[in-house]
Amino acid sequence: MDLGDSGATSVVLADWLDQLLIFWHEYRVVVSALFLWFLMTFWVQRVTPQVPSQGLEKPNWPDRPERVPCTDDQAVAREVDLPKADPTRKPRPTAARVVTGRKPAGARTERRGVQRGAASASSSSSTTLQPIVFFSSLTGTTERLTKRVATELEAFSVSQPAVLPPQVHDISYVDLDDYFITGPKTPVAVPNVRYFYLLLIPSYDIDTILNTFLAHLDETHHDFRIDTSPLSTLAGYSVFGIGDKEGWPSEEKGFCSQAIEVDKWLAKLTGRKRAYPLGLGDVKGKGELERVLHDWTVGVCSVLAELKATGALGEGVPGSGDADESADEEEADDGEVEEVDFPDSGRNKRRKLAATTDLEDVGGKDGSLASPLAVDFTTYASAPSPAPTALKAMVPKESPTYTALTKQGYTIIGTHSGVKICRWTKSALRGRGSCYKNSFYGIASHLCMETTPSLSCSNKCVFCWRHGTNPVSTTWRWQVDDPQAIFDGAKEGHYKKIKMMRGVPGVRSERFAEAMRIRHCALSLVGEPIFYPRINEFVGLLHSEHISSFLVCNAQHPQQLQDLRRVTQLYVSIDASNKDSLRKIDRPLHRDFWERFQACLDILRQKRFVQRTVFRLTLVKGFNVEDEVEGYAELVARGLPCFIEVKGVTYCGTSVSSSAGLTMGNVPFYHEVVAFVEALDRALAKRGLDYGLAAEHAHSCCALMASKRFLINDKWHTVIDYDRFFHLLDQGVDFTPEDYCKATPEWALWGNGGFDPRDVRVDRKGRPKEQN
Ligand SMILES: Cc1cc2nc3c(=O)[nH]c(=O)nc-3n(C[C@H](O)[C@H](O)[C@H](O)COP(=O)(O)O)c2cc1C
Ligand code: SF4
Repeated sequence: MDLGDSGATSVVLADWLDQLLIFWHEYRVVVSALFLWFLMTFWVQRVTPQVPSQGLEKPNWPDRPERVPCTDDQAVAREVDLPKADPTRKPRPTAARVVTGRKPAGARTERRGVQRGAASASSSSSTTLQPIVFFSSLTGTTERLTKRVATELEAFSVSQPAVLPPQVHDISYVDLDDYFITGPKTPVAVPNVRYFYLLLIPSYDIDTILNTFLAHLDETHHDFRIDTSPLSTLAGYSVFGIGDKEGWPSEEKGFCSQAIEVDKWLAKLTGRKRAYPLGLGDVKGKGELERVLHDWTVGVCSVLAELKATGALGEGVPGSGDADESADEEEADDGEVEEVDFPDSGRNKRRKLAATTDLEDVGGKDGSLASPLAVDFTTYASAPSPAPTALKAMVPKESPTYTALTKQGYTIIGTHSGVKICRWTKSALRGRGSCYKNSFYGIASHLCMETTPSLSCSNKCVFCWRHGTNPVSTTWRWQVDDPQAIFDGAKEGHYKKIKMMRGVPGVRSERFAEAMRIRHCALSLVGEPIFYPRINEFVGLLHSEHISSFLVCNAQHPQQLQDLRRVTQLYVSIDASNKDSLRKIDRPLHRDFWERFQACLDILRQKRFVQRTVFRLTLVKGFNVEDEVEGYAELVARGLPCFIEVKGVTYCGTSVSSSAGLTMGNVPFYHEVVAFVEALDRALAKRGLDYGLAAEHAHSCCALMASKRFLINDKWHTVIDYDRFFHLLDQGVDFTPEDYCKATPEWALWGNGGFDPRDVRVDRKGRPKEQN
């Protein structure tokens, strides 16, 4: 049959359909599955957000808002935002560095550059310069010359409205703290004013107020609580010295020696802001003195004009010094030894280091010295060790550590102990207030000796006083000094320093007499007192002379803590509430530091009915405060201490703290400490723990919480009855902390500030200051 063209097409079509049908029957399962897979993939693509290509990848965190410059108010608001309610918040990063400690010379040079830049940036037409002229005069010459300088500066200020007329102060009458710690303290903040110090200094090789002034500068520079360049806020400074070339013909022979010293200290304290070179004038120079002084004043005025114009001590300004010169000066500072026997920071006491044996080398890295036998500190009591043949001194006299510590005012006793009088002892001697121990426990600071039988420690806390100089170790690997020798040496060193206060203006004779009998010993200076293998004997010696013992340990040596016999008050430093935080802040050497820490809390818990136990919390903003209240409450629940001392950290401004990221921004204000203790109080109450806010010492940013065991007849009893303590101890009977406590004085109770009314806070004119 002929189907023609159309017929053929139909047949072909029918054939295709046939084949398609056969194909479908054979593969319909596979085809359906593929179709379904395609549909699913399409749907998934529609509901899932697009993943960008690698190069354009966005971070996972939410978009940050545009950065806006932070105003002062906002910064303050951020700082006072303590403690936070949100427990999920991460510890915030440390605040921007506002002050720094010692740096390697290179870094310092760089910083100066930055400061100059910053200063330039801050210069504005609204800024004014306030010159302040300080002088000292015994026979009137310097006072007369100061008047001339003031008159010239006054005339200059008329032609330069941005420079204010000078203020003039006699160093003998000002409170040095008001001007030479962090720049002038003004009753109200004066915006847009920068201060410029001019100092006219005669020289005397006898004991005068200038010795006290120099000692103050020296102390400020070495005070661990203060930044090493606290006067860097000044716009600049310059010194003019007045001396007598007839009697003291050259600088080597003492001509203008004290002005030279003042100039050096100010260079350090201001961070090298010598704006015009040191001027030196000879009283016997027949008219020369006035001319030299006039030239110096004119030079200073030109610097003031330059400062006003540029806001900075420019490189080209005479006297500003180039980087090389300043670096040399810093190196000299680092390399030289200054013996700083308070109050005389003697002028001729610098000497080059005879040897530079590093403590780390003691033990014979090179094999020349017999290796000391390392005693595992955690086991020394139970594991008798073979007698070592040649154990070395922990702090040998010729070591840089020894130098650094004596420079900081320590007296080193024997080979591993130290004693130092603290600023509160000096303050108490002058009737200007004691430290918090007086308010909380009845210890007047002038009766207290601060010492340590071990300058070594097993932590490297970011806020440590030790300026990063002391040896650190987990084992005692040095010779062990006799406890009696340490005790005698500590008393001798302490009394010597007290005697040096004899000539200091304002020292009260009755307190000076009282201070010649030590009543208390704080074993908390630096280092770890229970590191000393014969600590029990040492404490026994203290008690034998009825000297109370406060011992602070770093919660890293449970065995030694367990073995420790009774002390008057036993402290454990609680520097963080969790493992991570503790690692960051204490930087412990022990790998099992957290387990050790917890074991120490358990030991403290066991001892709480035998002796007074204390948790000492040091608050470091940005490290261990935010979000940690609940954690601290847990630790309290574990250790059940009799007392909880909460203290704001004091900034020591060292390279150690700086390298750990610690700055002044990490120091909490007192109201922040108060907010913290109130939050801790609530957290403890929530857990049914019977504690309360007992006392405070606002002065030193310190608050005391106490177990209600010491709330007797509705009155806090945080003070120690020392006579009773020694009576019970001498009788050899068992007793509890409640057996030797006394009522806390009204003025020390929580809410009353804590300043002892028997002391007086005075201003520079000796008038009582408002008390808080
Ligand atoms: C006891 C005494 C000690 C002195 N010692 C020094 C000295 O060590 N170096 C120096 O350059 N001048 C020394 N002088 C000189 C004074 O510094 C000089 O007379 C100065 O002008 C005194 O200043 P004033 O009158 O403001 O007190 C001394 C003077 C006296 C009376
Ligand atoms: S425990 Fe004390 S001595 Fe040791 S590093 Fe810390 S603050 Fe310094």
